[in-house]
Order: sequence, then structure tokens, then C-alpha cells
Amino acid sequence: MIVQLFARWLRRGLDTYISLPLFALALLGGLWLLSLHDIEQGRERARAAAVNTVGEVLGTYEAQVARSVDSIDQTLRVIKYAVERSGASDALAELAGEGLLPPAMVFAVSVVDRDGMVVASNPRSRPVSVADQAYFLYHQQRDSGGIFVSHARRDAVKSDAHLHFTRRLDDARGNFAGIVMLETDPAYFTSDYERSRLGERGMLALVGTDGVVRALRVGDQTSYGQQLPAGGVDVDDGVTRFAAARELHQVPLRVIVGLDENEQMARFERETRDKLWALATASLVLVAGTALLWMWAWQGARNRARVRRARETFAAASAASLDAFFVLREVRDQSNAIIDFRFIDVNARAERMTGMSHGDLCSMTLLEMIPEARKGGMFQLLVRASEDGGVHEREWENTTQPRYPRWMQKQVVSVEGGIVAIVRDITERKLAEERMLHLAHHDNLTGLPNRVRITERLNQMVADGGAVMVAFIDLDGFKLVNDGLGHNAGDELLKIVAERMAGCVRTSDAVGRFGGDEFVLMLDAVGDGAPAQATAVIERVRHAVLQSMCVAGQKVQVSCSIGVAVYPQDGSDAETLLMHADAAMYRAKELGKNNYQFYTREMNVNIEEKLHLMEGLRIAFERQQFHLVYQPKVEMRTGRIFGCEALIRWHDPARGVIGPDRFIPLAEESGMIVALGEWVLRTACFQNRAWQDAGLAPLCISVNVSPRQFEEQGLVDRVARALADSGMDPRWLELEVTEGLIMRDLAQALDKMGQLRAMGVSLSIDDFGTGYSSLSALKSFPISTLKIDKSFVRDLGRSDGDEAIASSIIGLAHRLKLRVIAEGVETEQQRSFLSENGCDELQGYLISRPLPPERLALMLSGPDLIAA
Ligand SMILES: Nc1nc2c(ncn2[C@@H]2O[C@H](COP(=O)(O)O[C@H]3[C@@H](O)[C@H](n4cnc5c(=O)[nH]c(N)nc54)O[C@@H]3COP(=O)(O)O)[C@@H](O)[C@H]2O)c(=O)[nH]1
Repeated sequence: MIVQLFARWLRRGLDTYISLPLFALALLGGLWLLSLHDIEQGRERARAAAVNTVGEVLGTYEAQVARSVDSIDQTLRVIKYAVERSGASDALAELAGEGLLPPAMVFAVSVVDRDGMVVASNPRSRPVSVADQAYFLYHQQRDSGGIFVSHARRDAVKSDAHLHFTRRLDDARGNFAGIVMLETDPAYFTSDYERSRLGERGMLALVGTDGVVRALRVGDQTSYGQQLPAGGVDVDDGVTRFAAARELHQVPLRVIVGLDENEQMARFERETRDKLWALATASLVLVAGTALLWMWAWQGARNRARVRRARETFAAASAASLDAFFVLREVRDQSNAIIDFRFIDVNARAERMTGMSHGDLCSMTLLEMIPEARKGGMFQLLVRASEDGGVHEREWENTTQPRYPRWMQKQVVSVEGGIVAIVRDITERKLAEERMLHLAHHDNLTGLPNRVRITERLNQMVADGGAVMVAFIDLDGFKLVNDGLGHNAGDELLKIVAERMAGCVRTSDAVGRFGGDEFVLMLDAVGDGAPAQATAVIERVRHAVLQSMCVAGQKVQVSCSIGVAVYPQDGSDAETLLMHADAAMYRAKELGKNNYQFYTREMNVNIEEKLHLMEGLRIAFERQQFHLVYQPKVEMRTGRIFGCEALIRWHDPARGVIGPDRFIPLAEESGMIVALGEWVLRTACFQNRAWQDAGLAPLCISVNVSPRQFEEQGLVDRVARALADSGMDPRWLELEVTEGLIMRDLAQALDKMGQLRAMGVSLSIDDFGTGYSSLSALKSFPISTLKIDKSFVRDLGRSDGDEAIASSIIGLAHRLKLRVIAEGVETEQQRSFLSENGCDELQGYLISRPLPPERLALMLSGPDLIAA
């Protein structure tokens, strides 16, 4: 782990973008260190040179001052000698005569007697006393045998300050006899100030051993009298100097030379500044150059890292991927055109997909592996990806290479130095899509094209032009088989019919299932004789369907009603053609079923009539054109009328009485059934209450409730209100609901039926046997009666099937502890059968047609209608 980390660190360290700035930093540091060291040495050298100069100047200055002081002393000795020999008054004149006196302009010489009076002088001056002067007192008090140098002072003789060099005079007995004195300007001792050597702020000084400055010159300024500290070599004028001092022999004086440090170091500082500038500039250039190089190197390193990461990612992703990865590089000819692609790398999935090893693949080109790649567009896709960059995707159906997947999805990505083709086997998905497409367009049960496909196909045939016949086929009697023998039997029948139909059509025709027991034929009626052939196909289909078959172990027979519409005369699109074929099919049903009818315009009259009726219904409700008739229900055993069914009638002034079969479905469709149904319910309740109030024996009155009415939210409230308003006891009300209605939303129906039952209202299932009741659900219905549909009653005594159904319903109802009523009983034969099979109640023309209320009242007051 540590070794790895170290290796990684080392690798990174060696990376140019890291080592380059480090190197530049080291270089810069070294450069600066060397330069600063050199500067420091230069400084030392400059200082040493300055100190050296000070030494040299001091030597010169010392020599000069020593010479001056020496000659001054010589002069004083000569004067002393002359005064002691010749007397003060003549001595100076003699010496002047012999030219032994110094120039009077610079030096004034005087002789002072023992009382301190100047007695002779050159140049001449008035006699003044210097008895109080330090130099006089010095000699008066001691015989030092030496020269005395005074402070620079003004005195009675001279108004400006002078230095006084004095020697003692002795008389013959060696007593104090006065002094000889030489006065000079202090500036005399600094007049040798050379600017070229001492600069502007250099210093020359003559200082007494007492530390008092006798003469001082700094640049052009001369001064005196300052007190220097013992051994001090510089004056306090704010200038730092290189300075040195030296004491003079035999005279209590020191000479001091000082050179301004700034002036002495100025050249060095200037050169240092220049050096530093040059160094800074070089450093900047180095930093800028390094920064540029670093950016370039960093960019390069980043790119390399990206490529490395991409490689690693590719390797990791491709190794684990379910897709096959092929890395390819172009093969170009001399004109730089791409002529092939060579495999550079592939993953394990690619090896499995091609059945070739990595080594084999990487020694091949694309065209060597798939020679037909140019034909299928694969090669061109790779070329496009290679030249245009980006990602290119396509799905491929492989029809040539049996060992490769049938469907492949290829994604081609241009990468640096080549392209990557990612190939995915999508055969499964494609097949699933095909399956789903098939399911979406085909009927599950029969495998025939469904409504969607039929419409598409029909539109296609219409678009292709030419005559097309559309036959809409509805099975007659299918419901009986489905309800009687169960759904499985119904399904079986539909499959057989579908096969038979498919067997009748020509290859140019098509057959599909539209839904339920409805089928559609699309017949090509183009060409000579084609219409006749198409009609023959229709007839063949009708005949084939009519053949009996065995389903659920029973021999059954159905027929079909066929409506035919022809393109282009009966419609210009699939929808219209199907609608018209449907209308023609209804006509075929009306004409007794088991036949086919071509569409005619008159058939549309029915539709118009429907619209007309709908409008009439609305007006009829407003104008109260409805009334109820009541059909009695009798007990089979006693013949007693125990109830009646309220049936609605519409009396249209223009059209006469219109039956509910015609307008109830329209009222359902328009939603008017809710209001109409409530009117029926209330009228029936009020009527029943009126009969009871008239003293007739109480009857149970049945009211039909249609599906939409039943599903309406306020049904229970409406029933409660009708009962409350009419004052009728709920036990005398029965609501008849159909099977289909309950099964539409079983949970909600059960809830509603429960509420009605709780109110005391009875419930019966109308038209039993025609719906799709689940027998297990039937158990949970809170109903009291099952009504056998009149379609099963009609052929009792003639049809074994109907008899079997009727007796089964009776048996079933009794086992569920329900009563059974048969409706539509018209004949004695039907009554006997029902009676013999235990049916509890009867309703039908055999007893009575539906009657107006007053007629029923009359009937109720009569004898019982059938004998037990
Ligand atoms: N929602 C409502 N539906 C209603 C209402 N009134 C009637 N209807 C339904 O309309 C259908 C046709 O009814 P109608 O024309 O009144 O026919 C009924 C009887 O007249 C008829 N019937 C009775 N006995 C016989 C007979 O011996 N032979 C024969 N051919 N027909 C007979 O049967 C119809 C009663 O059927 P049902 O209701 O199933 O007991 C019909 O479906 C009515 O339900 C209404 O107010 N609301």
C-alpha cells in the first residue's frame, strides 16, 4: 500500500506539470540566493574600500596638519628665542626684517608680557590684555615646555574666532615672562578638503585631546567648538560616516576624517539596484515562461489523464457490459480515403457475439469479417462517424450472418484515434415488440385482425383505390350458446366460426373480429368478375357458419346476419363503410336473420328516425304524453293476482302509441331515463296506494329500473321519496333490475341493493338467463325473485334447449331460496311445463296483456285467473 502510494507520488512528481514549477522555483531560489550573496559581498567590498579611503585620506590629512602644526611651532620657537634674546619690542621687527615671520594674512603673531598685555604683534594691533585667556593662564601657571593650542575663540584683538598656538616665555632666571602666540583661522586646518575624495558630506576635523573640536569641515560648512565624546570620531549631524582618527605627536590634537556612508556606498547601491532589477526581470520572465510551460504541461497531463481514465472506464465498462464493444481504426488509401476499418480492441462480449477470439478479431479488418458490410450501410455509418464525429445509432436486421443475432442496435462513437462500435443484441426486444404489435392488432381469442387492424387495413385498401366490399357479420343465436353453455363454450364457438370464415376467403380478402360475436370481411372487388366472386365469398361464409358444431360436448348451431357496404359508392373511408355495413347487417337481422343485405340509403332513415324520436321524447316528457299500463302477475299454484308490472307507454299524437322497446334505449342514451324512471316510480307508487285506498287487496307493484337509472347516485333517495310521498308501504314495491346491470359494477350494485332491501323494498332479476351473472355472485344478491326471460319461455314444449334452460333456472333459484316467475307466457303448454317444473309465478298474455289502471282494478275485483 505504502509502496504503491510512494510510486504514485513519484510518478506524479515526475509529471512535467509538477516537476516544472518545482524546478523553476529551485532555479529562482538559487538565482536569488547567489545574487543576494554576491550583493552582500559587494557591500562588504564597498565598505572595505570606503574604510580604506578613509585611512588614506586620514594619512594625508594627518601629514598636512602635522606639517602645519610643526611649522607653527617652529615659528613660535623662533619668536620665543628672538624675544628672550632681544626683547619683545625688537624681536618681531628683526624677524620680519629677515622674513622669518609667517604671512600676516594667515597667521598673526603676538608677544604678551607677564601681565598679559600684548606688547608686540605682527600685523600690528592695539595693546590689549589677554591675562584672562586660558592660553595665558595655562602658561602662567605651569612651565609645560610645550605648545598650547587653545579653543577657537574671539578675543579683544580679533572679532572672529581664532585658534591660538602659544609657548611660554621665561626670563633669565627661568620665571614666567609672558607668552608668544600665533593665531590662525580654524578653517586653515580644513582647507585641504578635496570634494573629489571626501564627497559632499565628508568630514575633516581637528580635535583637541579634550574632545573639543578646534576645526571642522563638512562639505562647504566649517565650524568649531563642538564637544565630541571621548574617543568619538563623528559629529552629530545626522549623517552616518565611515570615520577614523589619529593623534598627533607632541601636540594634544587628533585629526579625524569621515566619509559619508551613503555617498561612499552610492555606487554600490546603484549597482545593487540595477542588479536587483535585472534579477527581478529575469525572475518574472522565468515565472511567466514557467507558467506558460506549466499550463501547456498541465493541459497535456489533463488530456493524458482523461485519455487514461477514458481507457480505464472503457476497459471496465466494456468488460462488464452486456454490449459488444469494437474499437476500430480507419484504414486509408493513398488519397486518404477510408477503405476499411481495422479492429484494435474488443471486449469479451464481442468475442462471444462473433465467436472469434480477441487475437483473431484484432488481426482482421471489418470487410474481412463482414464482406457485405458495404451493402448494408454498416460501412458507411462507420465512415460517417469517423469523419463527422459524434454519435450515430442504427438498428440492424441481420439477414446474412446466421451465427450473429437477428436484430442488433449499433451505436458508433467517434473517439480519439478511431471509433467505437457498441453493438447490442436487441432480438428479444424486437420480437417482443413484434408480439406486442401483433397483440395490439389482433384478437386474442381467434388470432384474427382486430378492430384497429381492420380499420387500418380498410383505409389502406381504400387508399390503394379500386372497389372494396366490407361485410359486417353478426352471429345469430350466439348469446343463447354463451349464456346457456357458458363463456368457454361461447369462446370455442367463436374460434370455430373464425376458422371457418378464414377458410372461405381468398388470399386477396381479409377477415377480422370486430368484437363480441361481430366479424368483418374485407373483400377485394376489383377486376372483372371480382364483385360476383366477392358475393360468392359472402354466401360461402354464411353457409359455413350455419353448419352445426360441437362445443362443450353439445351440438349447437348458429347462423349469421351479414351487412355489406361497397367502396366507393357507400362510403369513402373505413368508418363510414363499417357504419353502413353495420346498418345493412341490422336490416338482415330484421329480415329474419341468416341472410345478407347490401347497404341502401333507406337504411339511414332508421338513424334519422332515431334522432327524430330523441327530440320527440324530450317534448313528450314536457307535454306529459306518457302513461303506465300494468300487467298482472299471478301465483302458479293459486291463480291469485299478487302483483303487477308497471310498463310505460308513449302516446304520440302524430305517431300513435310508441312501445318502450323503441324509446327506452334512446332515453338511456340521452340520460333522460333518470327523470323518466323517477316519473314511472312515483306514478306506480301513487297508483298502487290509490288501489289500496280504493279497498282493493294490496298488490306488489314491480317497476323496471334501467342500468343508467340504477347507477345514478340518488336512486335510493328517489325511491325513499316516492314511497314517503305516496304513503305506500315499501313491502309493496319491487324493483326489477337486469343481470347485466348488476354485473357492470358488482360492488356498487350490491351496496345499493343492500340499502333498498334495508328499506323493505324487494328486488328481482329481470330477463334472467340473458346476462352474464356469475352464479357465485348471485348468492350474495339481496333479491327475492328470478324472472325467466320470455325468449326461453317462447319455445317451451318445442325446444329441448329452452326447456333445459328454464328448468335449470327454476332449480337454481329454488336452491338459492328464490322465487321464480316466468314472463311472456302465452300458451297453456308453456304454463303446464312451467307448473310441472315448479315455477312459482306467471306473467304473460295467457293471463293478461298490460292494462290501464282502471281495467286492472276491475280485474282485481274479479275471480282468480288460473286454477291450481
Ligand atoms: N326501464 C324501463 N323499462 C321499461 C319500462 N316499461 C317497459 N320497459 C321495458 O321495455 C321493454 C318492452 O316492454 P313492453 O313493450 O312493455 O313489453 C313488456 C310486455 O308487454 C311484454 N310481454 C308481457 N307478456 C308477454 C307475452 O305473453 N308475450 C309477449 N310477446 N310479450 C309479453 O314483455 C315486456 C315486459 O318485459 P319485462 O320487463 O322483461 O318483464 C321491456 O324490456 C320492459 O322491461 C319502464 O317503465 N322502465
